[in-house]
Amino acid sequence: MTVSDPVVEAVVATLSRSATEIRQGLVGRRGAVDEENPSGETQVEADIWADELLAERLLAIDGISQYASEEREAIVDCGDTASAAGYTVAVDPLDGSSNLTSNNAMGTIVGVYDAPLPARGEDLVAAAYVLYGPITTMLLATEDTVSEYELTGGERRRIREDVTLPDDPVVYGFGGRVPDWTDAFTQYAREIETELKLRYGGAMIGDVNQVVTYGGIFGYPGLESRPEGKLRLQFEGNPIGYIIERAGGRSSNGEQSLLTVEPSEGIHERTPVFVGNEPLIDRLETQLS
Ligand SMILES: O=P(O)(O)OC[C@H]1O[C@](O)(COP(=O)(O)O)[C@@H](O)[C@@H]1O
Ligand SMILES: [Mg+2]
Ligand SMILES: [Mg+2]
Repeated sequence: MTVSDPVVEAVVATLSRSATEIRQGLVGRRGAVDEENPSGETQVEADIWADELLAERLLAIDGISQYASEEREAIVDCGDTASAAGYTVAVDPLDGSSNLTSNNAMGTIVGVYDAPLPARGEDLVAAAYVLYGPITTMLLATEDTVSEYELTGGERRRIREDVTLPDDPVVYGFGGRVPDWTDAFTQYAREIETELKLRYGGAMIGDVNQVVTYGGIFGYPGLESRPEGKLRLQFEGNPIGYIIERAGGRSSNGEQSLLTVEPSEGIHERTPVFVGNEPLIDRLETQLS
């Protein structure tokens, strides 16, 4: 089953093919390098390698005019003027790469925008994440539907169509140290802890896929020491918000849908991120307001 938009299809096919290679290429690339990414976080060898691999391949697609990534300071424009009006891609090459040390789950996130970067989530035309778990899966949201695939040998095989969040939420996962949470968020978390089961693995993609599978809420809140939170709007908040909203859930920065946030601080802007079942996000917004 291919995606009807040929440029989106090319991005999805490239991501599917590359995911198998990225997974295999993690061996021997788990060590930290003496560099920080533009968000000031330590990079591992695999972060840089996956970024270069995806940049080269995604920029080679006809109809992709810009590539941006968590691992590089500047947006890369495609030299091809014929593509200048095309879609743009924003990528988190390895989400949760600190989990490489402990050999735990990780992901890759790609958002395809129909606007120059940085863009609003509402400008997304598709978003996908790859989860490197015991097997490699991909969740793809387009304007039409959300589908889950298994990836193997560079091929993708659809295993679920029209994916939606289960109605009865089961799991929650919140990032940041508890003493650094605001009082309002702490009060919300205390309620949720009595209702749902904790699932937090330190890679947003792993934790979000728990929410997609079982229903619930994932959040990385604004902290007392860092009100803007940790996760990045273009590479993490927007694409995950888009996927969850397409799957019938809600996204929020604590006040409004992530997809309606106007980027104002460049490509590496951070934001609090909350995604999950609609009633849980509604309650969160009421609590934080
Ligand atoms: O270690 P913490 O503070 O719980 O942060 C974990 C969060 O940070 C991230 O690892 C940030 O993503 P990157 O690994 O892509 O920088 C998320 O995947 C995860 O949800
Ligand atoms: Mg990430
Ligand atoms: Mg990353």
